[in-house]
Amino acid sequence: MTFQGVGVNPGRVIATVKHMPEPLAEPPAGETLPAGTDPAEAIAGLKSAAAAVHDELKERATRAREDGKAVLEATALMAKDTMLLKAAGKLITAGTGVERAVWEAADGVAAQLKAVGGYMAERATDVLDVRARIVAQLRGVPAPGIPSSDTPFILLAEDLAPADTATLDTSVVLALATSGGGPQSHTAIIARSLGLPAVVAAAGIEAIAEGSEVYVDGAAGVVVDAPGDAEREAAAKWATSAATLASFDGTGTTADGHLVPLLANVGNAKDAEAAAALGAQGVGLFRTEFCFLERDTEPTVDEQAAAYRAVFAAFPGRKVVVRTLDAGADKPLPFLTDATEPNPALGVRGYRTDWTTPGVLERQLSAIAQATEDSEADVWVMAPMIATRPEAAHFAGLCAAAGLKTPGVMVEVPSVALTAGSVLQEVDFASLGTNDLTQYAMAADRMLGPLAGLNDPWQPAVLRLVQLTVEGAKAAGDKAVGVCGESAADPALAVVLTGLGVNTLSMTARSLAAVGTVLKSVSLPEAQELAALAVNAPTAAEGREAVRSRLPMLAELGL
Ligand SMILES: C=C(OP(=O)(O)O)C(=O)O
Ligand SMILES: [Mg+2]
Repeated sequence: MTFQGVGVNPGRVIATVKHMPEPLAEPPAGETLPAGTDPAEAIAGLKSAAAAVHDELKERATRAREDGKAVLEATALMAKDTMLLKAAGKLITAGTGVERAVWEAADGVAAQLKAVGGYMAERATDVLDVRARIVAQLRGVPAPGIPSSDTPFILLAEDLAPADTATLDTSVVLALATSGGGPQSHTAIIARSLGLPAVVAAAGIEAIAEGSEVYVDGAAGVVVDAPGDAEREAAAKWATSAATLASFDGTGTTADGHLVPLLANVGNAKDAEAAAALGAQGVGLFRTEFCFLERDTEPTVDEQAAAYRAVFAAFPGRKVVVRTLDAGADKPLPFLTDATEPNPALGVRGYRTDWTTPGVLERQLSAIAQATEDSEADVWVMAPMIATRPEAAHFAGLCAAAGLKTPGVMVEVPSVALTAGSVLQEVDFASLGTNDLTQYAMAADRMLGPLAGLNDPWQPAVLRLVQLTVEGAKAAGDKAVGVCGESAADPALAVVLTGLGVNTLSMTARSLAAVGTVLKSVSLPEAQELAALAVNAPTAAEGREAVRSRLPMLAELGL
């Protein structure tokens, strides 16, 4: 049986599946020990569940790779933590149910660790992880989080939480398929950055039996239960194309020598170093939120400058485009955004937070300027969610006041694409954020699986907005236009964007080789012809198919 979803990262893999266990429900507040239960016996039951969790983690640590080993050993120790078990024991003796007791005790321990701060504060997450494992053990259900396994498997889930994706080990998880989520969701973005073949919005996959063999095609967006010869052949071919991609030299160009620098999207210094190692010609989108996330106060200018400097250091002599803070909607920040807004995607987000919390943006620009001073990178700065010309002018003014030379705007709101000729007179460049541009042009929340068909950058309306931006940029004095949305990572769409006249393409570093290899297989006039086909197509699907069928390199690479 074939399940159709949306492919978000190419790759063809066959393996057995494991389902993501259901998240563990919190034991009800006020839960008491069942009448007639001996508290001492209940405590003994808790201790043996904790010991089983300890032994399992310890055993997994003996088989884990170096970095995972230490984490598992530390978590295993938590399961034996006397503070946790004593506190839970006290609650049980006072009549609280066993599951509830360990739940509340862990809350207390986690709060104490957080209060100590530093290394100890980081252990608070381990306590909560261990608590969930102990409760799962008591209930006789699988432990929450990514299933552990000695053998590689394909992970099926409804969707993944950011914490799950952070612990995803790509040496064991070979591919990912979700029944929910959209192509612009954070699960999709993370799958791409890990280089993991992935399909999202594949309705019905929850019915696939645990342990059965499936085929995942992350380009076509299909999951096939009980694969046959055709799927086996396709999976084998994919394995050989990886070698061709490995030989890509890093220079973005068409076959006739039209240069289109291939840049990387990064979120921190580690990403930047990895991108440089994969041959990125610079950074087209430096998402600065990492420095602000999981904090309830604003980082100081010096803290920010140090973090930015570390990213710039990976690209001496190269362009690095910094995006100022994009808080709100899918990236809430407690000290900047209002969580009670009825429509956060249409709310105070991105550049607009400067209206409600003035000062944060100016301090961030000072930090960027400070980091630029002692760096060799060519630093450009752009604001997210700009909608009008006066906003662009205001942002350019703030950049000038901070001593930053190259201000730009992201084109994420259709109004800017429609008036690009005017807006771009105020700044030096534009960068198309096609993830948001698509959600706003199509009025389709990028996080929603059922709207994935609308939320597709191949939509002719979105491509028309790209074309209008390029035309406006020319009229405003040949301003540079890049693309930094996920669309640039789709090799066929990257050809179309090049044909539309975009100057640079920025993507997750893992996609550089595929995009560069396919781009090199066409001349600029061919790319322009393909662009016309896509813009004038009656539907996104027909445009995609028409373009893909004229790019034989895609099939050759199994993309
Ligand atoms: C690059 C973009 O920004 P983000 O995905 O961070 O919203 C975009 O919207 O295309
Ligand atoms: Mg965006």
